[in-house]
Amino acid sequence: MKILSAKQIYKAHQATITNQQITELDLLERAGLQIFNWMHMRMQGAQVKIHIFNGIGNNGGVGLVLARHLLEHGYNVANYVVNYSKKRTDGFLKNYDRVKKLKQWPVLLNEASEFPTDITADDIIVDAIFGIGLNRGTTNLVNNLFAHLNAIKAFKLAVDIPSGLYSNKVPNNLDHVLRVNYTLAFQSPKMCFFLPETAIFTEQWEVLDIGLDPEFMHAAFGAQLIAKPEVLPMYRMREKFANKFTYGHSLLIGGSYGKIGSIQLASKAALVSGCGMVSALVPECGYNVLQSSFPELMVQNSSNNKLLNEIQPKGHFNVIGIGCGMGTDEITQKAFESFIESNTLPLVIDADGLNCLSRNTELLSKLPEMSILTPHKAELERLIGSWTNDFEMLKKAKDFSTQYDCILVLKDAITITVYHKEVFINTTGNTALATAGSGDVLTGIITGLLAQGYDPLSACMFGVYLHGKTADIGLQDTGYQSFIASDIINYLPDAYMDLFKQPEQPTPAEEQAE
Ligand SMILES: NC(=O)C1=CN([C@@H]2O[C@H](COP(=O)(O)OP(=O)(O)OC[C@H]3O[C@@H](n4cnc5c(N)ncnc54)[C@H](OP(=O)(O)O)[C@@H]3O)[C@@H](O)[C@H]2O)[C@H](O)CC1
Ligand SMILES: [K+]
Repeated sequence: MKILSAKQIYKAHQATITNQQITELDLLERAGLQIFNWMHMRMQGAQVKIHIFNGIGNNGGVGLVLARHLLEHGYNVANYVVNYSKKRTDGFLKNYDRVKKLKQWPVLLNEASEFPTDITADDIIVDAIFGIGLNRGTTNLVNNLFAHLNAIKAFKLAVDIPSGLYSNKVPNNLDHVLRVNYTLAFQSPKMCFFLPETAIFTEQWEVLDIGLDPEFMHAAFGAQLIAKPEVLPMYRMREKFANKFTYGHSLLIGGSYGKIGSIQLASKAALVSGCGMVSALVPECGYNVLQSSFPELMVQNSSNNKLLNEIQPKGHFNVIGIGCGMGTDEITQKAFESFIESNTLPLVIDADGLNCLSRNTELLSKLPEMSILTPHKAELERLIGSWTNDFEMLKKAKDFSTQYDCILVLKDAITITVYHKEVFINTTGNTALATAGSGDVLTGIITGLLAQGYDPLSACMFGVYLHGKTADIGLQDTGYQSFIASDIINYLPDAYMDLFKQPEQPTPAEEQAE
């Protein structure tokens, strides 16, 4: 699924109107009807009070279509018009007239109006105040209304986008945004749903198909959501006549005194991801630990007991994952630098590997093409410098990826992979993954996939997807709190199996009951 900008969505409306020979009013009707159907299916006529706040643009127009259908079906509706501008769209005006014909006059809210005080926690608030047309800071009327509604615990449903958010930038004042429980977005989710500063304004979102021109949607360039349909074609079948050499040899380099566990996690994840053979290069203190606790692993060590003082792996490997638990001691920094100078193998660089790169940015141009860098927020900032908002962060990440021809896997609650101008947003995972060692496991999975022959971008998208899926599956057994990094590895087989699970079909008895 693609994420388009407001500008692209307006063009999609035009293409749809032209190619399907319909009017803008027809499109608003489709949008409002979709929301009505969504609510009607869930509410089945329940007399819960629904307070609909409509702006004076087309977002408000959709809200009024919804209000009309709800009223016609006997729902308990309170309808308001938030009069934030003298300029009204045709889509608003025509739908305003149609509602008035039902003898249901919406309440007009102006600067001087009292806001409704009869909204309870059991009611529903529909937010059709602003859509993607917001183009400047909101006025007092709107800000006060947002504050009033934010303080009420009713279930809030946003039409297309929570009012006060822009699809492609962060509002100057985040107090001037409505916080909603659910957003029903038309045709395309908005980028602001995925970036940490703005994602918090909607707990959940869903896309409603309003039949926008398929050719336009197909041709439009935008960030992509990565879910099962996107990763399934990436999956590489195992060959019948395969041996361990068929699926590559990964080398994980890192660890330091007290942090050998990071390499244990990363190398085990590489093996469980399906890699044929896995080796580790660690300081001497890690040798016995790894050899005795992980029999499938081959281990080499540097001469220093506590730190990697030289990085000169011996053997034939396909891919190297480097940095987990490595530390940034001067001695390790030097070893890392000379390793990068001489290395020609594909790289996955994480944690202290990234910190070593940030300390000597000249190394960046010496990385093999399409090297994979997996920073969390703080590591990213050390690499690309600070940013003032998430959209700027994304732009800087794209520029960085283009300049150094590397793939950035931006680890956060929602992990985003960036390659040049392309952006891929993962859809799996949950807060259970916010646990020590989670990043080490991801490095191992991506390294293991790369060694098996996945191309670098697929290795990132597929690896991030699987990593997240383990938490979605494991959660049912462990809960959020007790899911740990080793569980990501434990549930990796289930994440693979889940790729081929068909949605459950109703039994004949269930079908009859329907
Ligand atoms: N057009 C279609 O075919 C469809 C539209 N859909 C829905 O429509 C909205 C987008 O509607 P739009 O009218 O473009 O914009 P809004 O309703 O979000 O905003 C209305 C106008 O308000 C003005 N504006 C912007 N910012 C402010 C502000 N801070 N204070 C006051 N007024 C503001 C602006 O007009 P100006 O000319 O004054 O700049 C806006 O145009 C979309 O989100 C959908 O819900 C459906 O998708 C169906 C098809
Ligand atoms: K809205």
